[in-house]
Amino acid sequence: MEQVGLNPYVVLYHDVISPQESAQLIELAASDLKASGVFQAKGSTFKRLRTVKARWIKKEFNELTKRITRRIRDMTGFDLKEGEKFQIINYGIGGHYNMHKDYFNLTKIPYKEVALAKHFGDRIATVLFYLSDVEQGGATVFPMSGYTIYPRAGTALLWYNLHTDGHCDPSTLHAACPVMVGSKWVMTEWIRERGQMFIRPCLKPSA
Ligand SMILES: O=C(O)CCC(=O)C(=O)O
Ligand SMILES: [Fe+2]
Repeated sequence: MEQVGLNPYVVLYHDVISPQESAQLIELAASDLKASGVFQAKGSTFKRLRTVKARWIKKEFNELTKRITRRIRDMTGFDLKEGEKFQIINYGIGGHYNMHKDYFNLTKIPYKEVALAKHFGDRIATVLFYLSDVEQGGATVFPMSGYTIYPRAGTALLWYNLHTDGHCDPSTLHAACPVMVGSKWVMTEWIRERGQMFIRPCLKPSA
């Protein structure tokens, strides 16, 4: 495990997915990729905020996805029962994801849209697996803290989107830089708040 920084908390886990596992996940997704949007209050859009293709895959899909689910639990300590499906994402040349935060901020989204988060809470943490190297470009960047993470197949990036008191942490703002040469494959797991109350107890922010 390698610490990228503490503010926000971002760490790397090296060699957590084998080349065979990455290849299997890519193959699985490649068979059914769709242009993917971004959650916005009025639903998904296909604006140029995010120019990627993606496939959602249930954690129980097969032995491999079940094994990776167990591995995320071992790595992070989080309970994944109420988490989201995995999303496998492919960025081609120029593929990128504009600056954004992964949390919804439940105090801000309109009541009607709350269903998305009502049962499972907000996205407490994100795990991003790099399934491929990228020849040039494609870094994940956190501009407020100056972190730059270059994709390396087999590595996973973890960060907390919320403070321990449950408030959103705006310093988790991040983006995926455009791929210049090559192709980028990642798999994301957005971990929800529900089920984590004893794992990451609610604490007052440190003064
Ligand atoms: O691909 C990346 O480097 C970042 C992806 C991301 O931020 C997301 O899927 O929420
Ligand atoms: Fe993100």
